[in-house]
Amino acid sequence: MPNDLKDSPETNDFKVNSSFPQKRPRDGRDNAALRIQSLNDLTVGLAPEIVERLRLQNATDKGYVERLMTAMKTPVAKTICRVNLIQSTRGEVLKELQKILSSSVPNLEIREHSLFPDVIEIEEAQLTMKTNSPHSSNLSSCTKPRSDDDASLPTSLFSSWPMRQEKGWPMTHRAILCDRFCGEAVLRGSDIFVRGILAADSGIKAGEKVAVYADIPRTCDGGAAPKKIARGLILDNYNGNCVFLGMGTMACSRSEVFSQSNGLAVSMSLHPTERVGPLLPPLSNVLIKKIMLQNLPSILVANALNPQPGDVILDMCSAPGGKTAHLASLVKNQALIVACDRSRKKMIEARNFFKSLGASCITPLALDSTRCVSIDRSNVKSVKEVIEQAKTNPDDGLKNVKSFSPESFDKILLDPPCSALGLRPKLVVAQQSLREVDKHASYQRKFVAQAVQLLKPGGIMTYSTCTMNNSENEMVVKHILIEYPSMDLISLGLTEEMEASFGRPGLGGFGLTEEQRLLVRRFDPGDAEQDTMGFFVARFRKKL
Ligand SMILES: C[S@@+](CC[C@H](N)C(=O)[O-])C[C@H]1O[C@@H](n2cnc3c(N)ncnc32)[C@H](O)[C@@H]1O
Repeated sequence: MPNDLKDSPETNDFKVNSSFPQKRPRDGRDNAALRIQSLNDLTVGLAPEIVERLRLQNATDKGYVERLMTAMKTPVAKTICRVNLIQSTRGEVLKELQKILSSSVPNLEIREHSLFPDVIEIEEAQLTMKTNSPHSSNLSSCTKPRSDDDASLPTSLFSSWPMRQEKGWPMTHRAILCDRFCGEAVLRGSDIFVRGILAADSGIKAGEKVAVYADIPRTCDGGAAPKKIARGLILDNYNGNCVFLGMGTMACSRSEVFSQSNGLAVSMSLHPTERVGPLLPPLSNVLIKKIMLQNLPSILVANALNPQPGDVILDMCSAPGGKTAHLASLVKNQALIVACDRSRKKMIEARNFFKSLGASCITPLALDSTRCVSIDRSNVKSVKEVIEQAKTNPDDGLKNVKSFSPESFDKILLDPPCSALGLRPKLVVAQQSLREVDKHASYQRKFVAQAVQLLKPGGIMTYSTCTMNNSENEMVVKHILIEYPSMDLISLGLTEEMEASFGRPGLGGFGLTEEQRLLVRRFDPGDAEQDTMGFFVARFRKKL
C-alpha cells in the first residue's frame, strides 16, 4: 500500500455521510469540471421560478421551501405495495412478503395500511420507533465500515491512486456511476441493473464491493439538453457532476456490465449505515403478479372513481397503467375497462403488463384522447359494439378504435400529462419554465372537453395530476365548473378517517370557494407530516 494512502483519512474511515466524499480536485486543468457531492449538499429538484410560485402558493407556511427542497431529493420513507386482488388477497401477500423480506432485510416493519384495504406498507423499523418525521432519515449519519470490509480493499485500485486522489474519488473502494433515473430508483430502494450504469472503474469484478454514484445531468446555458455520457466510460475520464448514494456488491464484472443488455449489476447494501436515505427494500422482482409499487395518492384515484361490477369505464391516459390495473383489481375483472394512450409503444407495454396481472377486463387502445368523440351522431354504438366491430392491428394486436359515441361511459379516469412537479426523488434540476409548466393546463382542458361529452348523465369523472402547480389543479377545476355547467364537483367519497388524515383541502385564492376547496384533495412534498409525492385529485358527477 502506498505510504500516502496510509495517511489518508479515507483509507479506514468510509463514511456514508453528508461530508463524504469532499475532496476537490487540486489542479484546475483536465479535471476541473468533476464535482462530487453528497445528497445533503445537492440542490436539485425544481427551477427557481417554479419554487417561487410554490412558495407564494404556500406563503403562510414559513419553513415550506426548505422542507420542499429536502423532500424533492429524498424518497417517501415508506414503500407502498398495492395488492392485485385478481391474483391474491392482502392477508396472503402480507405473509409472503414477511417471509421473503425477513430473511434478507431484518430491519423492516411490514404491515397492512390502516386506510386502504388493498395496501401494505413497509418501512424501516427504527424510523417508526425513533421519529415520525420522514426527513430525519439517515442522510447525515456517519459510520465506519465493518473491519472485514477494510481488509478486502481492492489493491489493484491503488496503482492509479494519485490520479484518483486528485479527482476526489474514494480511496476505499472502486466505484460505479449510474444515470440519474437509476439513481432515483436506487434512492427508492431499487438495486442497479446493467442498463443504468454509465461508467465504472476498470477491473471491477463480480462479488466486489463498490461505491455507487449517480450522474446529475448539467444543462448548458439556456437550458439546452445535458451532455450525453458514453456508456462504458472509465470513471477516471468522467468530468461531470455526481452524488454519492451508498455501497453495493457487484453481481457481475465491469466487462459484463457493458456487454450485456439486461440483468442485475449491483445489489445495493441493505445495511442502514451503508446507504443514503431511508432503508427501502428492493422489490422489483418480488411477487410481480401480486403486488404493484404505487404512490399512496395515486391509489386514491381508483378508489375515488369507485368502480362497480358491470361499469363501462374509460381511462383516457392510461400508460404505464398503474391506475387502470387498480380499477381492474377493485372490480376483479367484472367491468369493461377501456385503457387509452396516444403512445402505441407505451400501450403495447401496458397491454403486456395488464396481461401479466390477469387483468382480462381491460381493452388497451392507442388513440388520441383529445379527439376521441365520434362525430357521426347518426350511428350511435355502445362501447362493446365499437370494440367488437373494430379491426385488429396485425402488427401489435391492438384494436383499431379511434373514437366513441357521446355519453358512452359510466365512469372516466382522467390523469392527463402534467408538469409532474410532485415526482420525487428528483436527481436533476428540472429545466421547466413557468410558461412551459402552465402550457400543460391548456392541454389538460382539451381532455376535459372530450371527457364531459363521453360521460353518461349521472356518470362520474376523476381528474388527477402529480403536480402541486395551481394552474393545473384548482384552476382546472374552476374551469370545468365554469365551462361545463352539467358537471358538479362532488366529494371524493372517502371514509371519515381518510378525510381527516390523508391529504389537504385545495388551495385558496385560485377560484375555488371554501366549500369547493374541501371537496378536492391536494398533496405536497413540502408537507413533511404527510410525506407523499405531490398530487391532486378532484371528482365530478355529470347532472342527470
Ligand atoms: C400522467 S401519465 C398517465 C399515468 C397513468 N394514468 C398511470 O397511472 O399509470 C399521462 C399519459 O398521457 C399520455 N398522453 C399524452 N397525450 C395524450 C393524448 N392526446 N391522448 C392519450 N394519451 C395521451 C402520455 O403518453 C402518458 O402516458
